[in-house]
Amino acid sequence: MATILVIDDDVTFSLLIERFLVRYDHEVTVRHSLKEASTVLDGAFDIIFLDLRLPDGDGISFLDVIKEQTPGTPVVIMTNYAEVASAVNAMKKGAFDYISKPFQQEAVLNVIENATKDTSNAENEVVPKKKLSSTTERKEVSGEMVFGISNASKKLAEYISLVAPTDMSVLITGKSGTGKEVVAKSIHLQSSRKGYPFIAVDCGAIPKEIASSEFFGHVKGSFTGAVTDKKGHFEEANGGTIFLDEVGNLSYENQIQLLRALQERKIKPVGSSKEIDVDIRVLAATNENLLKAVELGEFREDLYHRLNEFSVKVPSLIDRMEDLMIFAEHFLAIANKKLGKQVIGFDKDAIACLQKYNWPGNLRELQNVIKRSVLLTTGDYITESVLPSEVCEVSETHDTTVFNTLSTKDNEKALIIAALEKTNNNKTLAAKLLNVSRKTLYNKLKTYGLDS
Ligand SMILES: Nc1ncnc2c1ncn2[C@@H]1O[C@H](COP(=O)(O)OP(=O)(O)OP(=O)(O)O)[C@@H](O)[C@H]1O
Repeated sequence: MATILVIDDDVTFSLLIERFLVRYDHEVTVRHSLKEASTVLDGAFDIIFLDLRLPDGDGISFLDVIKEQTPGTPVVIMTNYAEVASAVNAMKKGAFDYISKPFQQEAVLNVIENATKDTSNAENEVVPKKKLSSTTERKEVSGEMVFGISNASKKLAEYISLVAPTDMSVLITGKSGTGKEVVAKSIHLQSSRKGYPFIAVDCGAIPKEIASSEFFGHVKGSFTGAVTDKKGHFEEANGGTIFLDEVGNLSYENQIQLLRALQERKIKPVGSSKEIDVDIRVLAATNENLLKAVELGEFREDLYHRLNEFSVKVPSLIDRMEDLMIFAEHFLAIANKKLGKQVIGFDKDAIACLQKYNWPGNLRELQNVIKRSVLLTTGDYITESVLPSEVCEVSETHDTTVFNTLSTKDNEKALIIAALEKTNNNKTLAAKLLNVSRKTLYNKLKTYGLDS
Protein backbone atom coordinates (compact mmCIF):
# COMPACT_ATOMS: atom_id res chain seq x y z
CA MET A 1 0.00 0.00 0.00
CA ALA A 2 1.34 3.44 -0.91
CA THR A 3 0.11 6.90 0.01
CA ILE A 4 -0.35 8.80 -3.21
CA LEU A 5 -1.05 12.42 -4.07
CA VAL A 6 -2.69 13.05 -7.44
CA ILE A 7 -2.50 16.63 -8.73
CA ASP A 8 -4.73 17.13 -11.76
CA ASP A 9 -7.45 19.62 -12.65
CA ASP A 10 -9.34 17.09 -14.79
CA VAL A 11 -11.98 15.97 -12.34
CA THR A 12 -13.12 12.91 -14.30
CA PHE A 13 -9.60 11.69 -14.86
CA SER A 14 -8.71 12.24 -11.20
CA LEU A 15 -11.74 10.28 -10.12
CA LEU A 16 -10.85 7.43 -12.46
CA ILE A 17 -7.26 7.14 -11.30
CA GLU A 18 -8.30 7.55 -7.67
CA ARG A 19 -10.83 4.72 -7.93
CA PHE A 20 -8.34 2.54 -9.70
CA LEU A 21 -5.62 3.11 -7.10
CA VAL A 22 -8.00 2.61 -4.20
CA ARG A 23 -8.98 -0.72 -5.73
CA TYR A 24 -5.34 -1.71 -5.34
CA ASP A 25 -5.38 -0.67 -1.67
CA HIS A 26 -3.49 2.60 -2.08
CA GLU A 27 -4.41 5.64 -0.06
CA VAL A 28 -5.13 8.51 -2.40
CA THR A 29 -5.41 12.27 -1.96
CA VAL A 30 -6.51 14.35 -4.94
CA ARG A 31 -5.87 18.05 -5.46
CA HIS A 32 -7.04 19.99 -8.50
CA SER A 33 -4.65 22.95 -8.44
CA LEU A 34 -1.05 23.70 -7.45
CA LYS A 35 -2.28 26.02 -4.72
CA GLU A 36 -4.36 23.27 -3.13
CA ALA A 37 -1.52 20.79 -3.60
CA SER A 38 1.06 22.99 -1.87
CA THR A 39 -0.96 22.88 1.35
CA VAL A 40 -0.56 19.11 1.63
CA LEU A 41 3.11 18.76 0.64
CA ASP A 42 4.30 17.70 4.04
CA GLY A 43 6.31 14.66 3.08
CA ALA A 44 3.52 12.24 3.93
CA PHE A 45 3.30 10.81 0.42
CA ASP A 46 5.18 7.88 -1.03
CA ILE A 47 4.60 9.10 -4.57
CA ILE A 48 3.09 12.12 -6.32
CA PHE A 49 1.32 12.00 -9.69
CA LEU A 50 1.55 15.43 -11.28
CA ASP A 51 -0.24 16.78 -14.34
CA LEU A 52 1.81 19.02 -16.61
CA ARG A 53 -0.79 21.73 -17.06
CA LEU A 54 -2.80 23.09 -14.18
CA PRO A 55 -5.00 26.14 -14.04
CA ASP A 56 -2.61 28.04 -11.77
CA GLY A 57 0.74 27.05 -13.25
CA ASP A 58 2.72 24.36 -14.96
CA GLY A 59 3.76 21.08 -13.45
CA ILE A 60 7.42 21.37 -14.37
CA SER A 61 7.99 24.46 -12.27
CA PHE A 62 6.02 22.89 -9.44
CA LEU A 63 8.59 20.08 -9.41
CA ASP A 64 11.03 22.49 -7.76
CA VAL A 65 8.50 23.25 -5.04
CA ILE A 66 7.97 19.56 -4.40
CA LYS A 67 11.70 18.86 -4.32
CA GLU A 68 12.20 21.62 -1.83
CA GLN A 69 9.38 20.67 0.51
CA THR A 70 9.55 16.90 0.30
CA PRO A 71 12.86 16.02 -1.31
CA GLY A 72 12.66 12.22 -1.26
CA THR A 73 9.23 11.85 -2.82
CA PRO A 74 9.22 10.46 -6.38
CA VAL A 75 7.14 12.49 -8.81
CA VAL A 76 5.47 10.87 -11.81
CA ILE A 77 4.41 13.21 -14.58
CA MET A 78 1.07 12.53 -16.27
CA THR A 79 1.09 13.52 -19.89
CA ASN A 80 -0.86 13.21 -23.11
CA TYR A 81 0.60 12.14 -26.44
CA ALA A 82 1.53 15.62 -27.56
CA GLU A 83 3.49 16.33 -24.41
CA VAL A 84 5.96 13.48 -24.30
CA ALA A 85 8.86 15.86 -24.95
CA SER A 86 7.87 17.97 -21.93
CA ALA A 87 7.64 14.82 -19.84
CA VAL A 88 11.17 13.86 -20.79
CA ASN A 89 12.23 17.39 -19.93
CA ALA A 90 10.55 17.01 -16.54
CA MET A 91 12.51 13.82 -15.97
CA LYS A 92 15.71 15.70 -16.66
CA LYS A 93 14.62 18.07 -13.92
CA GLY A 94 14.18 15.24 -11.45
CA ALA A 95 10.81 13.63 -12.11
CA PHE A 96 10.96 9.91 -11.48
CA ASP A 97 9.01 8.79 -14.54
CA TYR A 98 5.99 9.62 -16.65
CA ILE A 99 2.79 7.88 -17.64
CA SER A 100 0.61 8.59 -20.66
CA LYS A 101 -2.97 9.74 -20.43
CA PRO A 102 -5.39 8.05 -20.75
CA PHE A 103 -3.54 5.83 -18.34
CA GLN A 104 -2.66 2.19 -18.77
CA GLN A 105 -3.49 0.31 -15.60
CA GLU A 106 -0.40 -1.87 -15.69
CA ALA A 107 1.86 1.09 -16.42
CA VAL A 108 0.54 2.89 -13.36
CA LEU A 109 1.00 -0.15 -11.15
CA ASN A 110 4.51 -0.68 -12.46
CA VAL A 111 5.54 2.88 -11.89
CA ILE A 112 4.26 2.73 -8.30
CA GLU A 113 6.13 -0.48 -7.70
CA ASN A 114 9.34 0.97 -9.09
CA ALA A 115 9.01 4.27 -7.26
CA THR A 116 8.25 2.74 -3.90
CA LYS A 117 10.92 0.08 -4.30
CA ASP A 118 13.68 2.58 -4.88
CA THR A 119 13.15 6.09 -3.65
CA SER A 120 16.82 6.66 -3.02
CA ASN A 121 17.51 8.12 -6.43
CA ALA A 122 14.41 10.20 -6.67
CA GLU A 123 15.88 13.34 -5.23
CA ASN A 124 18.34 14.42 -7.84
CA GLU A 125 18.42 11.82 -10.54
CA VAL A 126 18.76 13.65 -13.83
CA VAL A 127 19.17 10.80 -16.28
CA PRO A 128 15.88 9.95 -17.98
CA LYS A 129 14.88 6.35 -17.64
CA LYS A 130 14.66 4.35 -20.81
CA LYS A 131 12.31 6.07 -23.17
CA LEU A 132 9.49 3.57 -23.13
CA SER A 133 8.60 3.89 -19.51
CA SER A 134 4.88 4.30 -19.82
CA THR A 135 3.92 1.27 -21.81
CA THR A 136 6.59 -0.86 -23.33
CA GLU A 137 8.74 -1.29 -20.26
CA ARG A 138 5.97 -3.05 -18.51
CA LYS A 139 7.18 -6.28 -17.03
CA GLU A 140 4.17 -8.26 -18.00
CA VAL A 141 1.82 -7.30 -20.77
CA SER A 142 -1.07 -9.63 -20.39
CA GLY A 143 -4.20 -10.16 -22.43
CA GLU A 144 -6.25 -8.86 -19.52
CA MET A 145 -9.34 -6.75 -19.96
CA VAL A 146 -8.89 -3.04 -20.37
CA PHE A 147 -11.79 -0.94 -19.16
CA GLY A 148 -12.45 2.20 -21.14
CA ILE A 149 -13.62 5.60 -19.96
CA SER A 150 -16.61 6.07 -22.27
CA ASN A 151 -20.12 5.87 -20.87
CA ALA A 152 -20.72 2.65 -22.81
CA SER A 153 -17.62 1.08 -21.24
CA LYS A 154 -18.51 2.27 -17.77
CA LYS A 155 -21.93 0.70 -18.12
CA LEU A 156 -20.39 -2.54 -19.35
CA ALA A 157 -17.98 -2.63 -16.41
CA GLU A 158 -20.85 -1.95 -14.04
CA TYR A 159 -22.93 -4.82 -15.47
CA ILE A 160 -19.97 -7.17 -15.30
CA SER A 161 -19.25 -6.40 -11.67
CA LEU A 162 -22.94 -6.70 -10.79
CA VAL A 163 -23.51 -10.07 -12.38
CA ALA A 164 -20.07 -11.65 -11.84
CA PRO A 165 -20.49 -12.66 -8.18
CA THR A 166 -23.85 -14.33 -8.85
CA ASP A 167 -24.18 -17.76 -10.43
CA MET A 168 -26.51 -16.50 -13.16
CA SER A 169 -26.12 -17.58 -16.76
CA VAL A 170 -25.16 -14.62 -18.89
CA LEU A 171 -25.79 -14.14 -22.58
CA ILE A 172 -23.14 -11.83 -24.00
CA THR A 173 -24.15 -10.16 -27.24
CA GLY A 174 -22.26 -7.84 -29.55
CA LYS A 175 -20.73 -7.64 -32.99
CA SER A 176 -17.79 -9.79 -33.97
CA GLY A 177 -14.49 -8.70 -32.41
CA THR A 178 -16.03 -6.45 -29.74
CA GLY A 179 -14.55 -8.49 -26.90
CA LYS A 180 -17.27 -10.92 -25.88
CA GLU A 181 -14.82 -13.60 -24.85
CA VAL A 182 -12.82 -11.06 -22.86
CA VAL A 183 -16.02 -10.04 -21.07
CA ALA A 184 -16.79 -13.69 -20.31
CA LYS A 185 -13.31 -14.19 -18.87
CA SER A 186 -13.67 -11.07 -16.80
CA ILE A 187 -16.99 -12.29 -15.36
CA HIS A 188 -15.30 -15.57 -14.46
CA LEU A 189 -12.33 -13.83 -12.86
CA GLN A 190 -14.57 -11.62 -10.77
CA SER A 191 -16.57 -14.60 -9.51
CA SER A 192 -15.93 -17.06 -6.71
CA ARG A 193 -15.15 -19.65 -9.40
CA LYS A 194 -12.00 -17.85 -10.45
CA GLY A 195 -9.72 -20.50 -8.96
CA TYR A 196 -11.35 -23.12 -11.21
CA PRO A 197 -11.19 -23.64 -14.97
CA PHE A 198 -12.60 -21.29 -17.56
CA ILE A 199 -13.33 -23.40 -20.63
CA ALA A 200 -14.17 -21.58 -23.85
CA VAL A 201 -15.95 -23.66 -26.48
CA ASP A 202 -16.38 -22.38 -30.02
CA CYS A 203 -19.79 -23.83 -30.88
CA GLY A 204 -19.46 -22.59 -34.47
CA ALA A 205 -16.42 -24.76 -35.07
CA ILE A 206 -17.76 -28.08 -33.75
CA PRO A 207 -19.27 -30.37 -36.39
CA LYS A 208 -22.68 -31.43 -35.10
CA GLU A 209 -21.84 -35.13 -35.38
CA ILE A 210 -19.15 -34.91 -32.71
CA ALA A 211 -20.64 -32.15 -30.57
CA SER A 212 -21.95 -34.44 -27.84
CA SER A 213 -18.57 -36.12 -27.50
CA GLU A 214 -16.90 -32.70 -27.36
CA PHE A 215 -19.30 -31.43 -24.73
CA PHE A 216 -19.77 -34.52 -22.61
CA GLY A 217 -16.80 -36.75 -23.45
CA HIS A 218 -16.81 -40.38 -24.54
CA VAL A 219 -15.60 -43.76 -23.41
CA LYS A 220 -13.09 -45.84 -25.32
CA GLY A 221 -14.66 -47.86 -28.13
CA SER A 222 -17.96 -45.98 -28.11
CA PHE A 223 -17.52 -45.10 -31.80
CA THR A 224 -14.93 -45.58 -34.49
CA GLY A 225 -11.96 -43.44 -33.58
CA ALA A 226 -12.73 -43.35 -29.83
CA VAL A 227 -9.47 -45.04 -28.95
CA THR A 228 -9.25 -43.72 -25.40
CA ASP A 229 -11.64 -42.31 -22.82
CA LYS A 230 -12.00 -38.58 -23.29
CA LYS A 231 -13.29 -35.93 -20.92
CA GLY A 232 -15.72 -33.43 -22.42
CA HIS A 233 -15.70 -29.66 -21.95
CA PHE A 234 -18.39 -29.83 -19.26
CA GLU A 235 -16.33 -32.13 -17.10
CA GLU A 236 -13.19 -30.11 -17.71
CA ALA A 237 -14.99 -26.98 -16.57
CA ASN A 238 -16.29 -28.61 -13.39
CA GLY A 239 -16.21 -26.13 -10.52
CA GLY A 240 -15.60 -23.28 -12.93
CA THR A 241 -17.18 -21.65 -15.95
CA ILE A 242 -17.99 -22.89 -19.42
CA PHE A 243 -18.15 -20.24 -22.14
CA LEU A 244 -20.20 -21.21 -25.18
CA ASP A 245 -19.08 -18.90 -27.97
CA GLU A 246 -21.23 -18.50 -31.10
CA VAL A 247 -23.94 -20.49 -29.35
CA GLY A 248 -26.41 -19.64 -32.16
CA ASN A 249 -24.49 -21.99 -34.45
CA LEU A 250 -25.42 -25.14 -32.52
CA SER A 251 -27.61 -27.60 -34.39
CA TYR A 252 -31.12 -28.18 -33.07
CA GLU A 253 -30.15 -31.63 -31.86
CA ASN A 254 -27.14 -30.31 -29.99
CA GLN A 255 -29.31 -27.60 -28.45
CA ILE A 256 -31.53 -30.31 -26.95
CA GLN A 257 -28.51 -32.11 -25.45
CA LEU A 258 -27.14 -28.89 -24.07
CA LEU A 259 -30.46 -27.91 -22.54
CA ARG A 260 -30.74 -31.23 -20.80
CA ALA A 261 -27.23 -30.91 -19.34
CA LEU A 262 -27.94 -27.39 -18.14
CA GLN A 263 -31.25 -28.34 -16.55
CA GLU A 264 -30.01 -31.41 -14.79
CA ARG A 265 -26.40 -30.37 -14.18
CA LYS A 266 -25.51 -33.96 -15.03
CA ILE A 267 -23.77 -35.28 -18.10
CA LYS A 268 -23.36 -38.72 -19.58
CA PRO A 269 -20.28 -39.34 -21.74
CA VAL A 270 -21.02 -40.94 -25.11
CA GLY A 271 -21.03 -44.73 -24.70
CA SER A 272 -21.21 -44.58 -20.91
CA SER A 273 -24.11 -45.51 -18.70
CA LYS A 274 -22.79 -43.47 -15.79
CA GLU A 275 -24.00 -39.96 -15.12
CA ILE A 276 -21.55 -37.40 -13.80
CA ASP A 277 -22.62 -34.41 -11.69
CA VAL A 278 -21.16 -31.14 -12.86
CA ASP A 279 -21.09 -27.82 -11.06
CA ILE A 280 -20.58 -25.18 -13.69
CA ARG A 281 -21.58 -21.66 -14.50
CA VAL A 282 -22.63 -21.04 -18.09
CA LEU A 283 -21.76 -17.97 -20.10
CA ALA A 284 -22.71 -17.82 -23.76
CA ALA A 285 -22.05 -15.38 -26.58
CA THR A 286 -23.59 -14.62 -29.90
CA ASN A 287 -23.10 -12.04 -32.59
CA GLU A 288 -26.41 -12.97 -34.15
CA ASN A 289 -29.88 -11.94 -33.15
CA LEU A 290 -30.76 -15.00 -31.12
CA LEU A 291 -34.30 -13.83 -30.43
CA LYS A 292 -34.89 -13.64 -34.15
CA ALA A 293 -33.54 -17.19 -34.44
CA VAL A 294 -36.01 -18.21 -31.73
CA GLU A 295 -38.86 -16.59 -33.69
CA LEU A 296 -37.75 -18.43 -36.80
CA GLY A 297 -37.72 -21.69 -34.87
CA GLU A 298 -33.97 -22.11 -35.37
CA PHE A 299 -33.03 -21.72 -31.75
CA ARG A 300 -34.92 -23.32 -28.88
CA GLU A 301 -36.76 -20.82 -26.75
CA ASP A 302 -36.28 -22.82 -23.54
CA LEU A 303 -32.52 -22.91 -24.12
CA TYR A 304 -32.52 -19.20 -24.93
CA HIS A 305 -34.11 -18.40 -21.56
CA ARG A 306 -31.83 -20.80 -19.73
CA LEU A 307 -28.77 -19.02 -21.19
CA ASN A 308 -30.20 -15.55 -20.87
CA GLU A 309 -30.81 -15.15 -17.15
CA PHE A 310 -28.94 -11.89 -17.58
CA SER A 311 -27.66 -10.28 -20.75
CA VAL A 312 -24.73 -8.01 -21.41
CA LYS A 313 -24.27 -6.14 -24.68
CA VAL A 314 -20.69 -5.38 -25.60
CA PRO A 315 -20.61 -2.07 -27.48
CA SER A 316 -19.08 -1.76 -30.91
CA LEU A 317 -15.90 0.28 -31.03
CA ILE A 318 -17.64 3.02 -33.02
CA ASP A 319 -19.98 3.51 -30.04
CA ARG A 320 -17.08 3.99 -27.63
CA MET A 321 -14.59 6.01 -29.60
CA GLU A 322 -13.44 7.82 -26.45
CA ASP A 323 -11.76 4.54 -25.55
CA LEU A 324 -10.01 4.17 -28.89
CA MET A 325 -6.58 5.40 -27.83
CA ILE A 326 -6.72 3.50 -24.53
CA PHE A 327 -7.17 0.29 -26.49
CA ALA A 328 -4.66 1.41 -29.10
CA GLU A 329 -2.00 1.92 -26.41
CA HIS A 330 -2.82 -1.43 -24.88
CA PHE A 331 -2.49 -3.23 -28.20
CA LEU A 332 0.68 -1.27 -28.93
CA ALA A 333 2.24 -2.56 -25.71
CA ILE A 334 1.23 -6.12 -26.57
CA ALA A 335 2.60 -5.81 -30.11
CA ASN A 336 5.87 -4.31 -28.86
CA LYS A 337 6.30 -7.21 -26.53
CA LYS A 338 5.39 -9.88 -29.07
CA LEU A 339 7.51 -8.39 -31.83
CA GLY A 340 10.42 -7.30 -29.63
CA LYS A 341 9.93 -3.67 -30.72
CA GLN A 342 10.02 -0.42 -28.78
CA VAL A 343 7.56 1.83 -30.57
CA ILE A 344 6.58 4.67 -28.23
CA GLY A 345 3.22 5.74 -29.57
CA PHE A 346 1.29 7.30 -32.43
CA ASP A 347 1.95 10.57 -34.18
CA LYS A 348 -0.79 13.17 -34.61
CA ASP A 349 -1.82 12.20 -38.15
CA ALA A 350 -1.95 8.51 -37.28
CA ILE A 351 -4.21 9.27 -34.33
CA ALA A 352 -6.46 11.36 -36.61
CA CYS A 353 -6.73 8.42 -39.05
CA LEU A 354 -7.56 5.95 -36.30
CA GLN A 355 -10.22 8.30 -35.00
CA LYS A 356 -11.90 8.85 -38.38
CA TYR A 357 -12.22 5.19 -39.27
CA ASN A 358 -15.41 3.33 -38.38
CA TRP A 359 -13.83 0.00 -37.25
CA PRO A 360 -16.29 -2.58 -38.60
CA GLY A 361 -14.07 -5.36 -37.20
CA ASN A 362 -14.03 -3.69 -33.78
CA LEU A 363 -11.25 -4.37 -31.26
CA ARG A 364 -9.93 -7.36 -33.15
CA GLU A 365 -9.41 -5.20 -36.22
CA LEU A 366 -7.78 -2.45 -34.14
CA GLN A 367 -5.44 -4.99 -32.59
CA ASN A 368 -4.47 -6.38 -36.01
CA VAL A 369 -3.95 -2.93 -37.50
CA ILE A 370 -1.70 -1.93 -34.62
CA LYS A 371 0.32 -5.12 -34.67
CA ARG A 372 0.92 -4.72 -38.39
CA SER A 373 1.83 -1.06 -37.95
CA VAL A 374 4.26 -1.81 -35.13
CA LEU A 375 5.95 -4.35 -37.37
CA LEU A 376 6.30 -1.78 -40.14
CA THR A 377 7.40 1.10 -37.92
CA THR A 378 11.10 1.84 -37.99
CA GLY A 379 11.07 5.03 -35.90
CA ASP A 380 9.66 5.83 -32.47
CA TYR A 381 6.10 6.57 -33.54
CA ILE A 382 3.47 4.90 -35.69
CA THR A 383 2.77 7.23 -38.60
CA GLU A 384 -0.05 7.41 -41.13
CA SER A 385 2.19 5.82 -43.75
CA VAL A 386 2.26 2.45 -41.99
CA LEU A 387 -1.47 2.26 -41.40
CA PRO A 388 -3.47 0.15 -43.86
CA SER A 389 -4.96 2.20 -46.66
CA GLU A 390 -8.53 1.31 -45.74
CA VAL A 391 -8.05 2.90 -42.33
CA CYS A 392 -6.85 6.17 -43.79
CA GLU A 393 -9.18 6.32 -46.78
CA VAL A 394 -12.33 6.97 -44.83
CA SER A 395 -14.63 7.18 -47.81
CA GLU A 396 -13.96 3.56 -48.71
CA THR A 397 -14.82 2.37 -45.25
CA HIS A 398 -18.27 3.82 -45.49
CA ASP A 399 -19.01 1.14 -48.04
CA THR A 400 -19.25 -1.31 -45.19
CA THR A 401 -22.33 0.24 -43.67
CA VAL A 402 -24.69 -1.22 -46.24
CA PHE A 403 -23.41 -4.65 -45.35
CA ASN A 404 -23.89 -4.29 -41.63
CA THR A 405 -27.30 -5.90 -41.63
CA LEU A 406 -26.46 -9.53 -42.03
CA SER A 407 -28.67 -10.62 -39.17
CA THR A 408 -31.81 -9.92 -41.21
CA LYS A 409 -32.38 -13.39 -42.62
CA ASP A 410 -34.46 -12.34 -45.65
CA ASN A 411 -31.69 -10.55 -47.37
CA GLU A 412 -28.60 -12.17 -45.95
CA LYS A 413 -27.99 -14.54 -48.84
CA ALA A 414 -28.11 -11.60 -51.23
CA LEU A 415 -25.79 -9.59 -49.00
CA ILE A 416 -23.31 -12.44 -48.79
CA ILE A 417 -23.27 -12.80 -52.57
CA ALA A 418 -22.81 -9.06 -52.98
CA ALA A 419 -19.97 -9.01 -50.44
CA LEU A 420 -18.22 -11.91 -52.18
CA GLU A 421 -18.56 -10.18 -55.53
CA LYS A 422 -17.21 -6.96 -54.15
CA THR A 423 -14.19 -8.68 -52.63
CA ASN A 424 -13.47 -10.97 -55.60
CA ASN A 425 -14.46 -13.94 -53.49
CA ASN A 426 -12.00 -13.12 -50.73
CA LYS A 427 -13.74 -14.63 -47.68
CA THR A 428 -11.71 -12.75 -45.10
CA LEU A 429 -12.53 -9.39 -46.67
CA ALA A 430 -16.13 -10.41 -47.26
CA ALA A 431 -16.52 -11.41 -43.60
CA LYS A 432 -15.06 -8.07 -42.59
CA LEU A 433 -17.43 -6.22 -44.88
CA LEU A 434 -20.36 -8.14 -43.50
CA ASN A 435 -19.14 -7.56 -39.96
CA VAL A 436 -19.14 -11.23 -39.02
CA SER A 437 -16.31 -13.60 -38.17
CA ARG A 438 -14.87 -15.83 -40.87
CA LYS A 439 -16.27 -18.83 -39.04
CA THR A 440 -19.75 -17.38 -39.19
CA LEU A 441 -19.39 -16.59 -42.86
CA TYR A 442 -18.27 -20.15 -43.62
CA ASN A 443 -21.27 -21.51 -41.73
CA LYS A 444 -23.63 -19.23 -43.64
CA LEU A 445 -22.04 -20.19 -46.96
CA LYS A 446 -22.76 -23.79 -46.08
CA THR A 447 -26.34 -23.02 -45.04
CA TYR A 448 -27.06 -21.25 -48.31
CA GLY A 449 -25.21 -23.76 -50.45
CA LEU A 450 -22.65 -21.14 -51.45
CA ASP A 451 -19.64 -23.08 -50.23
CA SER A 452 -18.72 -24.98 -53.37
N1 LIG B 1 -11.62 -4.99 -23.02
C1 LIG B 1 -10.58 -5.50 -23.67
N2 LIG B 1 -9.34 -5.29 -23.22
C2 LIG B 1 -8.27 -5.77 -23.89
N3 LIG B 1 -8.34 -6.47 -25.03
C3 LIG B 1 -9.54 -6.71 -25.52
C4 LIG B 1 -10.74 -6.25 -24.87
N4 LIG B 1 -11.80 -6.64 -25.58
C5 LIG B 1 -11.32 -7.32 -26.63
N5 LIG B 1 -9.97 -7.38 -26.60
C6 LIG B 1 -9.12 -8.05 -27.60
O1 LIG B 1 -9.77 -7.93 -28.86
C7 LIG B 1 -9.75 -9.16 -29.57
C8 LIG B 1 -11.19 -9.61 -29.86
O2 LIG B 1 -11.82 -9.96 -28.63
P1 LIG B 1 -12.76 -11.25 -28.47
O3 LIG B 1 -12.17 -12.46 -29.11
O4 LIG B 1 -13.13 -11.36 -27.02
O5 LIG B 1 -14.01 -10.75 -29.33
P2 LIG B 1 -15.36 -11.52 -29.64
O6 LIG B 1 -16.45 -10.50 -29.57
O7 LIG B 1 -15.48 -12.72 -28.73
O8 LIG B 1 -15.15 -11.98 -31.15
P3 LIG B 1 -16.01 -13.06 -32.00
O9 LIG B 1 -17.42 -12.58 -32.03
O10 LIG B 1 -15.40 -13.01 -33.36
O11 LIG B 1 -15.85 -14.39 -31.31
C9 LIG B 1 -9.00 -10.15 -28.71
O12 LIG B 1 -7.66 -10.23 -29.16
C10 LIG B 1 -9.05 -9.55 -27.32
O13 LIG B 1 -7.91 -9.89 -26.56
